[in-house]
Amino acid sequence: MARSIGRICKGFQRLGLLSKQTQLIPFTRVPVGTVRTIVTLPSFLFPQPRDFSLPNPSWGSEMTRMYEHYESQCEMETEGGQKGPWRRLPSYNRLLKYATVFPSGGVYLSKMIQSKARLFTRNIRNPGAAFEYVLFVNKEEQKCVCILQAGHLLEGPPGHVHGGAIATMIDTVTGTHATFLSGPVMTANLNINYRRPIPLGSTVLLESCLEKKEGRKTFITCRVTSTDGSKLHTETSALFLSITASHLLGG
Ligand SMILES: CCCCCCCCCC(=O)SCCNC(=O)CCNC(=O)[C@H](O)C(C)(C)COP(=O)(O)OP(=O)(O)OC[C@H]1O[C@@H](n2cnc3c(N)ncnc32)[C@H](O)[C@@H]1OP(=O)(O)O
Repeated sequence: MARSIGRICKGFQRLGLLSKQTQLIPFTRVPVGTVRTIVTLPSFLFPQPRDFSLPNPSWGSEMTRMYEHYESQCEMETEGGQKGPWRRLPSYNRLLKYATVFPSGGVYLSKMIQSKARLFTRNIRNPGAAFEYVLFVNKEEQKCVCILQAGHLLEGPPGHVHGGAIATMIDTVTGTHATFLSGPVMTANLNINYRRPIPLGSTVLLESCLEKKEGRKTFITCRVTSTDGSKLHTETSALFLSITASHLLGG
């Protein structure tokens, strides 16, 4: 079980949501008094997974412009020469590639299902067809911004984005933000008000803000707007509950 928990932590680390030192130490099995030998293997044996939050040719001019705006914020330094508060979060399609056990109604997933599991928002191969998005977090302001370009496979009402697809993105952004703020969490409640439809193919902003933290509860609000902020598409309040590894492992 310790190995499984370690692998789950590695999944979070890949997303930049947990620091390497603090979270893996309890699961590392190095006998006291031993010296660890590090063998360097050729990097082609361990190809880097694709980071889906980097620009690709399907991105339109507005998506690219907004990306460059926030990316330049990430590169800015404070007056004291320190790194600024903005950071881009990488995004992969296999969060739990390394988990060997995971509960599904109390039944452990088979190896076959594990090998096929993909993050819902990153599972369509054709770039630009569905969810094109990138998240940036601001540590100081405790907020998170997502730039979303909604592709043609997300249609609900004619020419506009499906409400479930919008909810999916809100859950993804607020869930990632809550994980960034509080560690592993699960969505307990999402309360969404749809104010104005989102045209298919358009680029919008999702802005997620910490409202408050109370014990295991993290309360987040999220607004979806046009990129210039003039049109409000949806407003959401969300509740996330912190969970332990035993919750994930069906304990
Ligand atoms: C790294 C991320 C990258 C990907 C991002 C994607 C993010 C996607 C996130 C998700 O979609 S998670 C999947 C959808 N969510 C679920 O499937 C959760 C299903 N529900 C549960 O597993 C449990 O109900 C839950 C963990 C949320 C809570 O169960 P617990 O047993 O831990 O809590 P409990 O029921 O004891 O309640 C604890 C407190 O929370 C309160 N609470 C629980 N559920 C609530 C609720 N729904 N609304 C309001 N309050 C709630 C409850 O009243 C209580 O308050 P008090 O402590 O003040 O008494």
